[in-house]
Parts: sequence; C-alpha cells; structure tokens
Amino acid sequence: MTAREAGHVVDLAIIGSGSGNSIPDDRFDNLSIAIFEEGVYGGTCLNVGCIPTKMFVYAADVADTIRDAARYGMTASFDGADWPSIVERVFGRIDPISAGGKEYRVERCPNVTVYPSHVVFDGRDPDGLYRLVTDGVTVLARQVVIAAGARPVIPPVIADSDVRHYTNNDIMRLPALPERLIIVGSGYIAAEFAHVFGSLGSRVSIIARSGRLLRSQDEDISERFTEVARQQWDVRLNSDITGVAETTDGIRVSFADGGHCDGDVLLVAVGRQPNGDRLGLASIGVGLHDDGRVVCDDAGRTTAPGVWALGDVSSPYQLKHVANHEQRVVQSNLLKGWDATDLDSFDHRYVPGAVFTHPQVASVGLSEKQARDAGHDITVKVQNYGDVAYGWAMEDTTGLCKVIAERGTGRILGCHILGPQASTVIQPVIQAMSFGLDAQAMARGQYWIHPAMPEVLENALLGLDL
Ligand SMILES: Cc1cc2nc3c(=O)[nH]c(=O)nc-3n(C[C@H](O)[C@H](O)[C@H](O)COP(=O)(O)OP(=O)(O)OC[C@H]3O[C@@H](n4cnc5c(N)ncnc54)[C@H](O)[C@@H]3O)c2cc1C
Ligand SMILES: NC(=O)c1ccc[n+]([C@@H]2O[C@H](COP(=O)([O-])OP(=O)(O)OC[C@H]3O[C@@H](n4cnc5c(N)ncnc54)[C@H](O)[C@@H]3O)[C@@H](O)[C@H]2O)c1
Repeated sequence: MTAREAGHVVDLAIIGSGSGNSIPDDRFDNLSIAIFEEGVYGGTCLNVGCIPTKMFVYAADVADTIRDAARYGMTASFDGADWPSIVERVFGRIDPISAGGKEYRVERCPNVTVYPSHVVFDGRDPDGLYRLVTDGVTVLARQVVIAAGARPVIPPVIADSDVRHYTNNDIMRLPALPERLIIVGSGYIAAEFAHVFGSLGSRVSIIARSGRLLRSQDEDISERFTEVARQQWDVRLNSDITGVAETTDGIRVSFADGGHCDGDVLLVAVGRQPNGDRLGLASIGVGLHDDGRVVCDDAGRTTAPGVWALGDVSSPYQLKHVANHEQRVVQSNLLKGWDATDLDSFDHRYVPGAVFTHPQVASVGLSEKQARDAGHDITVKVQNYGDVAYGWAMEDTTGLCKVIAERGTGRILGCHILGPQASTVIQPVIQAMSFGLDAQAMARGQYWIHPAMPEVLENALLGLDL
C-alpha cells in the first residue's frame, strides 16, 4: 500500500517538538498535521536545557548565599545538598509537563498525529509532496517545518574511548552528587554546570583549550570571569586533551603537555551540532552551512519550496528566546503562504544572552573588539558593581558593567555585564537598542530607582565620553 493509499498525507509536517510544537494553534485547526519527535516530547529547553538547568542553578545560588552569610554578619553553615531531592523536585515538575504536552497533542488535537521516532526526507513524490520516512511509515507532506534542534558534540578522543561520559542530556539525573566532576569545555554549558556542581558540593575541574573561559564574550568579561572561576574551581587553561581513561581511582584526562586531571564523573560541553545532517536533506536539495546549519532565508524558507526551518537547526543563535522568535515568524509566514509578498523576517539585530553561572554574565550587541573591527568610532565605559550603593550592600568586588557606544551619536552598540542578576540588569539596554534610544536619552530620560542595582548601568551610560 502506498503512503497515499494508507492515508498518510498531511498539509503540514513538523520535525521536532521543541519550538516546533508551538506552531499549531487554533488557526491551524483546518490543517492535518504530523509532528515527529524522536526524543522526549517538548525538546531541549524544557527537558534537558534552559528550564531544568536554571532550577539547579537557583539551588546552587541558595547554597552560595548560605556560604556567604558570614560576610553580612550572619551565622550559618552550608552542610551539604540533598542531591536526590533536588533532582526529584526539578524533574518531578518538568516530566509531567512534557508528558502533558504530548498527551495534549495525541489525545486532544484531532488534526494532529504524533510520530515518536526519527524521521528523514526521502525526496518528493511526482506531484511535489515531500516524502518523510519514519519507523517503517512514509508520510507525504505539502509543507514541512524543520525544527530539529542540535545535539552535543563529543570530541573523538572521548567518543573513541570506553570511558562513560555525560552531557546535558543525562548529567542532571545522576543518582548522587559526584565528589569530583571533570568538565571538558569552557562555554555556556560548562560554566553553568561548574556553578551548579561546585556550589552544591562537588570539586569541579574545568578544562579549556584556550587561555580563557567564556571566550565568545567581550574580552574584559571573559578575563574577569576566568579570574573569578579560578578562585572557585580547578581551571585548566590551554589544555589539549590527548587521552581519557578509567583508572582504579576514577577517570583520568591526559593533556599534550604531559599533565593530567583526575575525577569521578566526566561531563562533555564543547558545543552543539545542528541536527540537519541527519535529515536526508540532500534528497530534497536543501544544503547546510559549513557549521552544519540548515540554509534558509530570513523568512525561514529553505531552498525547497514549502520547507521551512527555525531554531537551533538553522539559526546562528542557539538560544531559546531566538528559537521562540523564529517559531513565531515561521508560524505567521505559514499562514500568509510561501509566496506572500509581506512575509515576516527574523530579527537578529540585538540578540541578548546570559550565562547563569557564578557570577552571572549577560550581553547584547557588539563586543569592544567587534565594534572596533567594524570601524566604529567608539566610547567605552566600565563601571564596577562596587561603585554603586546596591553593590556596596552586596559587598560585591568582582561585578562590572561595560557599555560601548558610538561617539557623537550616542548610539549604544553593546553592553556586557558580569555580576549578580546580570541577566536582569541588562534588560533596559536590550530595550534601548531595540527601540533606538541613545545613551544620553536612556540615562537621563527616565528615573532610575535608587538605590537599585541598575544604577550601575545608569552610571556606565553617564560615564561615556560622547
Ligand atoms: C544545557 C542547556 C541549557 C540551555 N539554557 C538556555 C538558557 O538558559 N537560555 C536560552 O535562551 N537557551 C538555552 N539553551 C538553548 C536552548 O535550549 C535551545 O536554543 C532551544 O531549546 C532550541 O530549540 P529548538 O526548538 O530549535 O530545538 P529543540 O528544542 O532541541 O527541539 C528539537 C527536537 O527535534 C527532535 N529531533 C531532531 N531530529 C529529529 C528527527 N530526525 N526526527 C524526529 N525528531 C527529531 C529532537 O529530539 C528535539 O526534541 C540551553 C541549551 C542547553 C543544552
Ligand atoms: N544560558 C544560556 O542561554 C545557555 C546555556 C547553555 C547552552 N546554551 C546554548 O547552547 C550552546 C552550546 O553550549 P556549549 O557550552 O556546549 O557550547 P559553547 O559554544 O558555548 O562553548 C563550547 C566551548 O567548548 C570549546 N571546545 C570546542 N571543542 C573543544 C574540544 N574538542 N575540547 C575542548 N574544548 C572545546 C569551545 O572553544 C567553546 O569555548 C551555547 O552556545 C548556547 O547557545 C545557552
């Protein structure tokens, strides 16, 4: 029986139940829809990304607050974390949301069929419908949204060893807090898990190939963060891993310079590879960028008519707020139609990001180096948290807020913050940049609540030599 005879013909197929799952709303009730999800329903952010990690981060922040109590004249001691109960609290909340999301689609959306397995394209039928093959079934689709996300990269030296290693997919469900955790990588995930495990009681070693942690951040931020990190964790910089082995004592990671690092559990966090390479895209003539992202235009259209892409699988930003935005653009464009002349576009002008580590890091816009390399005539101000009243209250000695603006116009080009609540303190700059407010107007055209932490931002703006 052909797919057509079996009735597996849909108006819209969606690959991935992360951001893709938010596309079908009541405006799509008249369409037959297939959703393919090979993993846990709800995707990365809900199950193994943003949400559980931040629930663990919050617990780690509380542990640090207790440890720091003496600084503010309080007697308290951190006696340890009940790891299993933290895991239970986090996933006791998250797992039912995932299950409920799937149950909603399967049981309560009569126009939606969920296929719980890996799917690949297998070219097009003679009449142009896309052939999607999953677990022995072929589904024919008029249009397809590729929202297939990304997966952890495992360096060959680790993948080819027999050593048990973890990623963000499974590290949060460890049965016990490891005594010693080795983290390979020095970006977002490494920095966040170093904070979680370090603050909850593990001894953390973090292994970086280069001379700085969070190297993609503005240099001042990355340097300051590396300094602070060295006071909290065993930080190995410029370390080129040559071998990984199990020993009688646990796991040993060896380096090219002859050194090594020992631990009990190994976490790999060296970047995430978009999943476009596992979709049979060549069969429909859709290409990938050199870094593995699916090629699409800023309306989300790939080179195959009717096939759209969004989120980590195609975006230059692997961030949930970006994936959500791209999902809304593609959703709107699906309703308008492939050839509409008023399609919405992805807005990647001022994409902010935050690393929920200790201390927090947040940024938007250009780094100082990027601004200079782009030929802007810039003025830069770095203001320390310790210079404003709330910073004094917190006894903060490491936080900083750096603003970069164009001399003459006052146009804000970038802002980079390291310190308590950086992810919140930065939000007014994101707003200012998005709505074209210059530094002078932003600083003096509004009240700044005294003595709140955003005064550090106000002072940085006022300190710019415009
Ligand atoms: C540990 C961690 C922490 C993070 N924290 C943050 C944060 O704090 N803030 C933030 O903004 N971002 C964060 N991110 C990034 C964020 O999670 C991602 O940018 C976002 O979830 C991407 O959404 P998506 O819809 O593109 O992909 P996903 O949510 O990954 O969805 C893709 C889905 O497609 C499925 N799939 C893939 N290929 C196939 C196939 N062939 N057949 C069937 N199914 C398939 C996958 O199983 C997956 O469920 C974090 C990421 C990680 C890993
Ligand atoms: N708070 C957040 O928004 C958040 C949190 C976690 C993840 N994310 C997203 O997920 C993405 C992936 O996170 P990530 O931390 O895996 O990647 P990342 O790109 O942030 O950092 C990866 C780091 O690993 C290093 N590296 C690469 N190959 C290596 C190797 N073979 N050996 C040692 N080091 C190596 C890189 O130089 C880089 O510093 C992030 O870029 C971010 O977009 C966001």
